[in-house]
Amino acid sequence: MAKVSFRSVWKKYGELAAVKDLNIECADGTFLSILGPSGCGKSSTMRMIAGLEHISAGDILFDDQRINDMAPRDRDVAMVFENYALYPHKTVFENMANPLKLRGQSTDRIRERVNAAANLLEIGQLLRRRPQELSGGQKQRVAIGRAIVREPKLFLFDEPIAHLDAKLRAHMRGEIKHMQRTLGTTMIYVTHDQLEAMSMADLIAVMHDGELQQLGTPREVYNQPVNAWVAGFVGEPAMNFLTCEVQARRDDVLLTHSNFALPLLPQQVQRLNGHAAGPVRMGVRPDGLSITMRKPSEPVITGEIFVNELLGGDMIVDVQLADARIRVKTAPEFEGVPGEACYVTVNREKWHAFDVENGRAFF
Ligand SMILES: Nc1ncnc2c1ncn2[C@@H]1O[C@H](COP(=O)(O)OP(=O)(O)OP(=O)(O)O)[C@@H](O)[C@H]1O
Repeated sequence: MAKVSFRSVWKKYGELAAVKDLNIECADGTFLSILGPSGCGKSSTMRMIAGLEHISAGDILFDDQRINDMAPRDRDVAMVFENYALYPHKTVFENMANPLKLRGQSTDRIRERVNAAANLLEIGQLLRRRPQELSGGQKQRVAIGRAIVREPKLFLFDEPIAHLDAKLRAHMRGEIKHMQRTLGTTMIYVTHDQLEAMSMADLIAVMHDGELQQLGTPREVYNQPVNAWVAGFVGEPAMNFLTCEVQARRDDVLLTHSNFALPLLPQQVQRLNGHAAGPVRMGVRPDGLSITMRKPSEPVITGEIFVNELLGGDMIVDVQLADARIRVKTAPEFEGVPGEACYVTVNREKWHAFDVENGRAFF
């Protein structure tokens, strides 16, 4: 098990900087997810940790020991990729036993380790099969089993379940998390799927365009995004954004839009930090809004229902405003229908304001 540190790490391919000045401290036993869209530098980061890619500048440390120049086989990391990379002619048992065999371990020890991993992953009954006799989820479990038997310092998982169907993905998320908790091994898990990162990780590193945007717990990244980009990338359905104006009026500071003028809370006024007037980008998640068909007494946004989407236990209502559309999460019993006038209230504890120029969050 290892603590992993990135100190001002860069990866350059010629002129292109794929990873820029990356700084992360990942404590021993942590499940760290590196989250970001395609091309943000996730795999380059992973490959530098594994030693498959040269580190252009900066240092990576395991337990405070610099590993930049250490050979990949000496790093004691086990990788699992999206394409399982199993040997087709070997049985499940032989596939899982292979890393231990290469290290010259005894037959008894190999059997003991493979059986323990197979029990943990519930694939004991598959040990005699060959990969072509397995489903996608089973193959991925074997690939994970092969990583577990090595008892490595660190797991590196690169989009391991991206190709599985939605139901199996949800199942495997739980299995992988359980496995990591049980073993207590540090895990670095790359994904472009925010739901995977949110549901599994202790710590999420959100990357965009080679740069670390935010490092935080799933709660922090969801509730206190540091900028509009992170706010928009994390959360499903996505955050609503509206360009508003900050205006001082008598004792209040208002956030105004063609559809509403709502007072900010005192602590939010403070967070505006002198930005007492002018445009801001307001952001609020669909679960920070409520919708009614009867006009409530509190300040509201008026609009018209555009479309309703029933998602099992929730309903998502798209509301058309004069010059924008917002999404509201409500109960499935909501009875409004498209074309009807509706009223939306904002939970002001849950809204955010971002700088229109650089996207940084005021609150
Ligand atoms: N060997 C390479 N040579 C040149 N450019 C590369 C190389 N590998 C990656 N890149 C570029 O570096 C950037 C980051 O790529 P990387 O594969 O790390 O991103 P990623 O977030 O893992 O993307 P994906 O999810 O699509 O795999 C991209 O612009 C990519 O085109």
